[in-house]
Parts: sequence; structure tokens; C-alpha cells
Amino acid sequence: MTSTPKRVPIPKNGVDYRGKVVLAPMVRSGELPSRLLALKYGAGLVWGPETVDKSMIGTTKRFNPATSTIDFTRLPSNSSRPQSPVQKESLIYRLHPTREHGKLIFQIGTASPETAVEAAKLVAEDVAGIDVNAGCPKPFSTSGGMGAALLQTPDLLASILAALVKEVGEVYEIGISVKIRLLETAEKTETLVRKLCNTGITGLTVHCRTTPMRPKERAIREQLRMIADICREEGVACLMNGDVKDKDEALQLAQEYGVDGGMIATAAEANSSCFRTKEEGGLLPWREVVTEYVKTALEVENKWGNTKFLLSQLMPGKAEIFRRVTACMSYCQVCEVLELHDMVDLAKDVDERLSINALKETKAMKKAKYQNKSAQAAGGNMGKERSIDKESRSPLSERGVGTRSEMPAMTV
Ligand SMILES: Cc1cc2nc3c(=O)[nH]c(=O)nc-3n(C[C@H](O)[C@H](O)[C@H](O)COP(=O)(O)O)c2cc1C
Repeated sequence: MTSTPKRVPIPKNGVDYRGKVVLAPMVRSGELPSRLLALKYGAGLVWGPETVDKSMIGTTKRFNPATSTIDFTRLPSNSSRPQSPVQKESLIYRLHPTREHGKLIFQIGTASPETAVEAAKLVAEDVAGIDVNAGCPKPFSTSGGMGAALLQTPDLLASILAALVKEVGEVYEIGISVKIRLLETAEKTETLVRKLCNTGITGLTVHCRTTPMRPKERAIREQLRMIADICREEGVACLMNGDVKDKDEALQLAQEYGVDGGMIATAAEANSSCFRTKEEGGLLPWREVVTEYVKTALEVENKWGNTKFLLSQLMPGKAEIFRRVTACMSYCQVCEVLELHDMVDLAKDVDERLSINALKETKAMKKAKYQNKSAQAAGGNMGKERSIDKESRSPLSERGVGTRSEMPAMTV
């Protein structure tokens, strides 16, 4: 006997996850330019990087006319450094209200219905859906009861989702979804999925690995059909994630296992044109993707450190130019190295607005080199050489280039 599937009405202005291949939530790799690029190449929806509810609460929302983005910023809270008279605000979240309209899912890291609702309300008007991360296995997430820890506290997870459905999803007419991992047995997963589907959510993504599994281990698909069946019965859209290399494969796997769509992470991090089907031209050469990425990053004035990190993901490590790009210290330099001559003027403006002063840096280094040579010619010692060299580099470390300070604050 086949049961008639329940139909959960898709919210009026909400999101339909069905039939889509989407960009996965990725800390660092899922910032605005990466999402815009994924959309350009055909992603049906894009998930933002997990943002912890407590870091959103207390942010100020502003429209940024220079980038046409909506920025959520806050003053650093518990800095141990002495307070400077001009405190620089941290950018917690940036979205593009037109280019991401109806396509952006805000993923939240949370362990409480109250703070989840409070944080979700801040972005609800500007996104198509809110997703709860119940899959991150990292201790900094699980130790706070968030991420994969929620798989062990299903009542709490269900109460978070139910609160979001009632107080955010229904009020703002947006989708509420959850991203989970597999549990150790099919029975345990089944019980969990049934419970979550009863909270009123409209979407569920399953990362086809268990919590202890490492990213290099092959995803397992044995439980997928069962999960898809429950979701269909309950009228919840089901997306599959884990080891999906491109849109064609996602659509083929969706058909094979009866899920509604697929989610791609690492393959999109390496080449966002994986969202083009073969019919649409398939994977593009890295140079083309990198050019488009730099252009997009400049348009939205992406943090330089994040752009540089993403470039290192998008370029083949063996290419000679890879080493030269990783040595760049500004947008301007990167445009010159990649021979993107038509972007150099914009790059100069963006460097200036973001206070990236690699030019000064280079002059300082040249001066240091000159001084070293003079000192050596005059019988100078190595100690002096080192101290000049260190001094000439200090502005770099102040800016935190290439360090963890480039990571979005409070996200995991
Ligand atoms: C750099 C990186 C950051 C990630 N950040 C998140 C995150 O913020 N939230 C989340 O739910 N999963 C996160 N993940 C996990 C992915 O969303 C995805 O579940 C996992 O990589 C498996 O998909 P794949 O096989 O396509 O890579 C991240 C993965 C990577 C590689």
C-alpha cells in the first residue's frame, strides 16, 4: 500500500528546493563572490557560510552603496587590545539583495531556539530561507552544542526548527531547512528524519557521511532512498550532499535515489562552473573562472585575504603562475600577474578603499634591499639585514594578510 504524500505548501515568497543543484554552505569558500559565481554558472540556490547566531545578534544592517550589498557589521566585542579611538567594524555577513534575490539560504549555527530566532529575524527579509547546521563535526561547533552535536540532542534540534518555522518561516514567508549527517544505523537516521520532518520544515539536506567520517572517505548512499521516501511522504524537499562532482552527476544521482536535488561543496570550491551541465558547455578552464572570480570579487569589494585564499583553491597548484599569484599583496598586483589589464584601474580603487597598500609595501621592501646592499658593500652585518627585512614586512602582519584574522569573525 502506498501512502499519499503530504503536501507542505511552499511559502508564497519562499523557496522551492526541488529540482535544484545548489552550492553548499562553506566557511571561507562560500563568501559573496563565490556564491555569485555559482549562481552565474547555474546553481539553483546558494547557501552562505555557517554564521553563529550569537555573532549576528547585535549587528547593524546597512545598505552599502559602493557595492550595492547589504552588510551586517559589528564592533569587535571582547578585544583584549586597548580600545583605539577609531574602532573598525567587523563585517559579519554580506549579501547581494538583487543578484542573490530569492536564491540565498542563510545557514545558522545555533544551540537554542531563542537565539536562533533572534538572529534569523535580522536577515529574514533579505534571504529565501534559513538553514540550521546540524552536521559540522568540528569541536569548536560541537562543544557549544551546535553542528553535529544537535544530532545527539534531537529534541533540542526539533525545538529550534519548530521555533524557526513558526516565528520566522511563517511570518516572513521563507523556507526553513536543516542540514544533517547520517547516524550510525538506518533505524536511528529514520527516527531522526521523521522527527525533523514533523517540525514544519520545507527542506532537508543529508550529507551522506556519518559524523566521525573524514572528508576523504567516500560518501555512503545506502540510507539515501529511505530518507528520500520519508521526506516525500512528509512533503519535505530532500537534497543529497557528499562526493557530487557536477550538476549532471547530481541530477543523475537524484533520479537514482529519488531525492529532489543535489548540493555540491568541494567540487564547486575548485571550479564553480561545475554547475554547468555538459549540454551548457560543462566545466570551464580555470583561467576563465579565475578571471570571472576576480571581476566579481572587485565588484563586491571582497576582503583581500579571502579573495587570495579562493584564488589558491581555483588555480592548479602546479601552474607556474600559481606561485606568482600567491605572492601578490593586492588586487592591483593580482590583476597585473594574471594580465587582467582592463581591471587594473578598478583594482587600484578597491585597494585604496580597503586600505590595501601593497605599493607602499613594495617601496619599503625595495628600500630595505637597497639598504642591505649598501650595508653589505660597506661590510655590514647580517643582523642588520634581518632587522631591516623584518621591519619592512611589519605592515603585512599588521594587516593580518594570510593569517586566520582574515577568516570571517565568529563563523565556523
Ligand atoms: C571549506 C569548507 C567549509 C565548510 N563549511 C561548512 C559550513 O559552514 N556549514 C556546513 O553545514 N557544512 C560545511 N562544510 C561541509 C560541506 O557543506 C559539505 O557538507 C561537505 O564538504 C561534503 O560535500 P562535498 O563532498 O561536495 O565536499 C564545509 C566544507 C568545506 C570544504
